[in-house]
Amino acid sequence: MEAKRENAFKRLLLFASQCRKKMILSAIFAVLGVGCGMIPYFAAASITIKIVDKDYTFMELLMIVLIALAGYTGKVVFHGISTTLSHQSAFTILKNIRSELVKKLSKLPLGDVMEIPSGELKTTIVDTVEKMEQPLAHIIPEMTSNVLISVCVFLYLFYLDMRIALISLITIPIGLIFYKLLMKKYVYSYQKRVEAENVMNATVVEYISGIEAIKAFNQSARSYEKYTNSVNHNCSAVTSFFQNTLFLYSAVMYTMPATLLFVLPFGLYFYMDGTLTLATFISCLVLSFGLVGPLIQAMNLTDGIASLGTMIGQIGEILEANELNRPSDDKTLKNDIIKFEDVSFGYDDKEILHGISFETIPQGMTAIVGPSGSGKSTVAKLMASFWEAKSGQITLGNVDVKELPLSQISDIISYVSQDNFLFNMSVKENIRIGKKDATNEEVIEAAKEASCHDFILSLEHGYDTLAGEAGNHLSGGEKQRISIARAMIKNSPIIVLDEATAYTDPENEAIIQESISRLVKGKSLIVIAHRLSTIISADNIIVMNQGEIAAQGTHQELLEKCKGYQNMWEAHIGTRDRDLKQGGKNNG
Ligand SMILES: Nc1ncnc2c1ncn2[C@@H]1O[C@H](COP(=O)(O)OP(=O)(O)OP(=O)(O)O)[C@@H](O)[C@H]1O
Repeated sequence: MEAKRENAFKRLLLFASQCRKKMILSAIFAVLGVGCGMIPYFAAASITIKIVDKDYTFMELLMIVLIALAGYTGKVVFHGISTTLSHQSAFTILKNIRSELVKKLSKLPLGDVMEIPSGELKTTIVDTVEKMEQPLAHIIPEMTSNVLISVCVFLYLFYLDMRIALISLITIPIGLIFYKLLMKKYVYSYQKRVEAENVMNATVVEYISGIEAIKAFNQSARSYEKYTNSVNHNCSAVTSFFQNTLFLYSAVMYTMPATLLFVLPFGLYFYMDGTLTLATFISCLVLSFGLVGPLIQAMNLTDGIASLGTMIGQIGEILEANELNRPSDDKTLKNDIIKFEDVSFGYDDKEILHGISFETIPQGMTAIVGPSGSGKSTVAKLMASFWEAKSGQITLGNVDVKELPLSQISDIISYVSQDNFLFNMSVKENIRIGKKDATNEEVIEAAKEASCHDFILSLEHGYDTLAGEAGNHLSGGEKQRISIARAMIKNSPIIVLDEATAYTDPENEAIIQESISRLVKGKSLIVIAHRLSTIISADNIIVMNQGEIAAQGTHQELLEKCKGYQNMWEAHIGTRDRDLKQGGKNNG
């Protein structure tokens, strides 16, 4: 975690260096602003001295007041310019971080990305990055100016009276001790607070995504335990953050500005013993305010720096995650065969696939069947390089997939899963995802081939209907056909269909089967199906059981030699007959 945070911090500095000019300008204007901001203090001190010494004319005093006013105006103007520049730099840095995060996500194993709850990703990319803006925009100009202003005031105090200058510093080390203690608790508590917030956000997103199931099972927000727990946990994390830091924060704020506590009695003493003039004494009192105010503001910024550390840590978790180490140049492939050689794989420590070996049939159909949880989808995901094998080798066209760029694999293999995600853009654009530069005619052609042209035309705005809108009244089968149209237009030589027909009714299934048969003409198809009737014509059927290959062969061969397959077939026939009888009764 520490190393990741450090590396992420280095990256942040790199992003910041891209806005170096603006940041330097911002610091220069901040210093000018501070310089101007000092003028009213010096003017007040100078007026005091003149009045006490009875050495002034009205015009002289008016002049000093005007200079003070000009100083104040200069402070506001320069501070404004400085802040504008620093905010511009901060937003540029945020833009760079966000692009880097999204770029990074595309380089991570897809499976790893899918493992991160979407709420957590949204929080990191949107909220956490956004929260960095304030500290980033304020640290450089305000830190520079506030520290500088304190140093200048101190030097002037020192020039007026060395003893008072040193006395005015007494509260600072005491305040710093409290501050150090505060920071220790702050970093830890803030981290816990952010973690709790992330869990809550992830749960809220999950709750909203699963609202259908929650309503169907009559769960309200209060009875949905995970949601309630995360909200409560977030509340107690925020409360304990304030409990842990409030006392020390108050102690800092109480001690730091209390310079008068020492300056006043000591100043009075020096005045009374005649070693300090009244004019200098009053000037010192005025200036001591100018010393601590900016220091407190600088302290408030370090609180931002502490939270920045936590945020950088969070971003570092993504930016420093292990990428799929793939080359960038395409390789020449000998054929369209995907070959597993003694491949083992597990998601965590638990092994799911145990040394499996098989190869797909080029320009033919390879089916993978087996009981639920036997590892069929895992095989499909390994084929599409969502994950990498833990041991053994997966080759595509005789080349180890680890030697192939992900973009080449993605060009060659179309993965159609059971989650037919439609983006909230037009149906046309959703299909065009398969081929960025496809013309409208090509989109329509693909839609016709995938048997979705007619229902798309029946939508309110046809191909221009927003899928978010349309998704609400599209059936699962229709969505599936749109994703088949995507694969159609992509036109890649290998198609992996992961349970694409698992949840459709017989009528829809027939249409989808027709679309699929058009999709796969002359291509290599790997299909993972629950309905054995859809794969009886497969050139090779691989039967999986508990992460191993129990048998493989054609439908007929397996019926003769594989008990497990026979059982699955009988169960399938039984279900089908029951469905047909049921259908017949209902129709009758
Ligand atoms: N992302 C994941 N993280 C951890 N374990 C997983 C993950 N995905 C699947 N598994 C586990 O791996 C095993 C194989 O799952 P897989 O989805 O490959 O089986 P399957 O044969 O396709 O099942 P089904 O037919 O029910 O979809 C299961 O025990 C499952 O719980």
